[in-house]
Amino acid sequence: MDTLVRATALSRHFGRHPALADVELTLDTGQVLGLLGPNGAGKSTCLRLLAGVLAPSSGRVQILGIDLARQPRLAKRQLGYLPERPPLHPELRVNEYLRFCARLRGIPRERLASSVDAAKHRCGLDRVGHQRIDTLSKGYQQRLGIAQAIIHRPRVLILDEPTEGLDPYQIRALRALIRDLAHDCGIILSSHILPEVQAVCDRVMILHRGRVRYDGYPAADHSPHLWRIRLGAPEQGERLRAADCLDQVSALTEDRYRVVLKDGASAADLARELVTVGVDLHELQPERSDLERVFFDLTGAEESA
Ligand SMILES: Nc1ncnc2c1ncn2[C@@H]1O[C@H](COP(=O)(O)OP(=O)(O)OP(=O)(O)O)[C@@H](O)[C@H]1O
Repeated sequence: MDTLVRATALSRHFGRHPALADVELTLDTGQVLGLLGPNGAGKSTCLRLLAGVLAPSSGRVQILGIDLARQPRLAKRQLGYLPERPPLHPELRVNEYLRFCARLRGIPRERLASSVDAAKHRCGLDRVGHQRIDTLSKGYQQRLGIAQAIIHRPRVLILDEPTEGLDPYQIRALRALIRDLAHDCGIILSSHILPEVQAVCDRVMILHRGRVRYDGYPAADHSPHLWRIRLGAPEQGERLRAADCLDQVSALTEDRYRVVLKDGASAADLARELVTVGVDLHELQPERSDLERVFFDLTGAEESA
């Protein structure tokens, strides 16, 4: 598999403030990598370093093996970047703007029209080519921001908070677009919303105060066997331990438990069994993955149990 991006010991200080420290990162073709973290975690700084619009204090970025600091023009040919505030020109029409971006990217005159059409088509903008940018909805402006980032068909796409400020329908459409674009490139995006990265990313890195606190695969660390239970009364714990479909039971508090189902058993089996033996089941929910635990711990939202 191609390694599209490799960042090594990447750090950036602003004055004495370390905005990003010692980040190691790789991105492969077809992968959508999510940078997750609360406000000020260092996400935008990291993306700006990877996009080559900000220089690192130390460390190195390679794009398809090309050193971004030594050969920036060559490396940036393979990069598309959507900054936090898309660089749109509100008074231009969509076609004019994309043509302008294509020329900035050095696309030859004879390929300008086809490049603009292809980027519009990919981003669902076919019908708004003649519309002024300031009359587009926020969702369409965000699509246009992505269209300018892919106009030169880069292998790496860097998207800073692409769904920020969109309504749920626009978010769903943009997620589908991101997954579609990932078929032939690698994508790194940032978000401070956990379900957002869980929905669209294959791999997630959590940043906190400029450091990587988690790096993993969200789908892989969710076990269908792990559940959390809250009972109606503390003394019912013994009955829970006697349940046939459970392999392990650990008490978290006097009425909350983390349980492991036996192979072949489902949550529905557990619910049925508990109701049959007269246990008041107040909550039954999938146990949080490592990703969710790290995220909620760092953002201070973890409930006491
Ligand atoms: N140009 C700058 N000058 C000084 N400090 C900066 C600069 N850019 C970022 N910072 C600081 O670096 C830290 C990381 O900022 P960054 O914008 O990368 O975080 P973020 O995770 O993208 O946050 P948000 O979700 O709010 O956009 C913050 O403390 C921020 O104040």
